[in-house]
Amino acid sequence: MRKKIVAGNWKMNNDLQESLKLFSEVANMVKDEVSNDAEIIVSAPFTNIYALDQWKNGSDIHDKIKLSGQNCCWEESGAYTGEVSAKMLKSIGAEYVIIGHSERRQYFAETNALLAKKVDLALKHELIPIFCIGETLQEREKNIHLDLIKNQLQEGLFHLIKSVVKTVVIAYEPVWAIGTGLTATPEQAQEIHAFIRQLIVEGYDEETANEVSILYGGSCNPSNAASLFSQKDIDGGLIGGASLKSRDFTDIIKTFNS
Ligand SMILES: O=C(CO)COP(=O)(O)O
Repeated sequence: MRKKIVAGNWKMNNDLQESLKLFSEVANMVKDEVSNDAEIIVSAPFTNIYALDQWKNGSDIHDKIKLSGQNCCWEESGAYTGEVSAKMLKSIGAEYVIIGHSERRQYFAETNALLAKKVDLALKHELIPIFCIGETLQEREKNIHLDLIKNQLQEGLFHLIKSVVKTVVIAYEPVWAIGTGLTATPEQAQEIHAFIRQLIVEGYDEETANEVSILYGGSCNPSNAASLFSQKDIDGGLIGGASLKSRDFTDIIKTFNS
């Protein structure tokens, strides 16, 4: 059965001290207030993951919050100045890695073919990819968004065999909803999530499609999380801005209690 997941993507925010403060606040709130079994993930900047893992191991929250990278290199190692490998991430305590976020696709020209290589390396080093897909406003207006999403999945993810693809997390993040305050309505998001799940059925089978968690991302906050997460094919959220505030992030996690 697929997992319920709330993942915070801190993006390029929080230095070391700020990261430790926010993470410990979230951890304490989660410990005191969260009674559901949602998987909670914090995707922090590379530079801070090791310290967060150390803090976590010395606390009584241990496995309650998992750590994630925000990207990894498409190559195993070598002369790639400035890059960080999947193996390095794994060695400092990350259990997940975001791959193909729209900001990486936009600012770093990451293609589906490149992302497929990242997915393979992440899995090789036992990191669970959180594979991001989603359309821009122009693509939606031109009504090519379904084809685009299909392509993103077919070229970036569907080369995996059935037993592996079911371990991966997919995040649907419409680019027009990211950081804009323009959330997709629960119905709009559900429509695309159902479409994604159907593509998994077509590429693999129903059983596999039912194992894959599909998260929604894009201006998700404590007021809209419950209505989004109650949709049949929405298994949680990938949260940007609201994950930078411990109260908001915890309140989003708690929507799985209700
Ligand atoms: O990009 C996102 C998460 O990866 C979403 O960001 P916001 O929640 O700030 O819109």
